[in-house]
Amino acid sequence: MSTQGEVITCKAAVAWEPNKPLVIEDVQVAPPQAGEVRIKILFTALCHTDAYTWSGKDPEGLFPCILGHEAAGIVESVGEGVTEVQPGDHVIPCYQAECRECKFCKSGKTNLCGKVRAATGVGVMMNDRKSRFSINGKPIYHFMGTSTFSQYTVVHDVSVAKIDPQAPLDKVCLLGCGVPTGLGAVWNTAKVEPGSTVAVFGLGTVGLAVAEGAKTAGASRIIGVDVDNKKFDIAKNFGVTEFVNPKEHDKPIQQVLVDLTDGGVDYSFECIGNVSVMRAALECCHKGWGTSVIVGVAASGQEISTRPFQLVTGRVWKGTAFGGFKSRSQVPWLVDKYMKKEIKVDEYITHNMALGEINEAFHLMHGGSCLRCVLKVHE
Ligand SMILES: NC(=O)C1=CN([C@@H]2O[C@H](COP(=O)(O)OP(=O)(O)OC[C@H]3O[C@@H](n4cnc5c(N)ncnc54)[C@H](O)[C@@H]3O)[C@@H](O)[C@H]2O)C=CC1
Ligand SMILES: N[C@@H](CCC(=O)N[C@@H](CSC=O)C(=O)NCC(=O)O)C(=O)O
Ligand SMILES: [Zn+2]
Ligand SMILES: [Zn+2]
Repeated sequence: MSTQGEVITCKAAVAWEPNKPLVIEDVQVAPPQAGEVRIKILFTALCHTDAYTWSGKDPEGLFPCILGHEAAGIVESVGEGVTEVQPGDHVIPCYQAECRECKFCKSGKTNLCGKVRAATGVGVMMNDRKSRFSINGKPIYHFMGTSTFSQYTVVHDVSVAKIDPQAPLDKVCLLGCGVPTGLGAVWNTAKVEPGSTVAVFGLGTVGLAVAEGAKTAGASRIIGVDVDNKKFDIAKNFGVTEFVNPKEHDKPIQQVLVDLTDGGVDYSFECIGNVSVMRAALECCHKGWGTSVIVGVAASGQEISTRPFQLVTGRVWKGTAFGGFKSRSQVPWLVDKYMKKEIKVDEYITHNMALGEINEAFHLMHGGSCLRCVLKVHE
């Protein structure tokens, strides 16, 4: 039976307040309006950015909302004027849109898109500045333009990547955030060259994907830095060649790395979201050319600092969002690379659970043994 044009009532995990357990609720999902797509979400993973917003530290965090932004599903229906996807298409929702016509998209200098960002940042859809989610008439905010902790979601058409229907959705859901971010930080943002020395601060999914990207880029040394010694065994499988635990050194970690690498690394990546570590990551870079990329998301009120002399003497400080990948164009390409076994994805999935177990899944995520937990969204 077609649900096109109808309100769908389905299960979703609602964040009513910061830090309070998510509640599985019956949510009404309105049909897509012009330029919108309603997606049946089949699998969603959890990312630390969901936990960050849920914690109340995100200045853009609004409650009640439906979190989630790393997922895969099937188009259920489309609104007026949507031409690039149709019901039945397999898709990955993209929190970073790509409209191909705004100033950002046309610049060729960035993957950021300006078309819907103002609406997604305040939890609504662009058409009428309202939410498509409600519970008995009470609106529930969208999150990052994706809201994938729901059996159905509505997104802007510029935020949907159509992918190979043969790709396993329980795996390629990861290509909605963490893995592309790490790979792209190396390939697109830093543009690491063969023979480079690389330091990766934080060996979670994002840091491990940085290591994987650095290995494929031909880096000669990939130094993993983490406070958890268990991470080294895992990290070796992703290309990390050496491991340093800052807790085991008396000297500042930047000095340890400078001493290890004859003056500093060519590239460093901060994949934690800790502003002190961001400083260390910059300062462990080689004078004259070392480049440090900020990947981690730091809380509202946090600021970075260093002596300007660090930059005067040639170090470069950069940041990356979604690894610099243009979402609609390049997510399908990443899926194809996965299908050809050219990039890892399965290796990042340490746990599989159901949507109803989402609070336990977040609990696991905060322990050191979980990289990505994939939730099956429908029974
Ligand atoms: N810029 C972007 O587009 C994106 C940013 N992110 C952000 O990237 C960050 C990392 O994400 P995940 O890998 O999923 O996180 P994670 O929590 O799995 O990994 C962080 C790692 O850092 C280690 N760590 C914590 N404090 C440390 C310290 N002081 N020194 C060294 N290691 C330390 C932890 O032991 C852990 O292994 C988060 O802040 C997340 O919000 C995630 C996706 C996209
Ligand atoms: N609302 C947050 C923004 C946090 C942030 O920087 N998000 C990243 C993606 S993190 C994914 O897991 C990003 O791509 N930012 C660019 C953007 O357009 O949002 C805050 O204000 O801290
Ligand atoms: Zn994420
Ligand atoms: Zn755009």
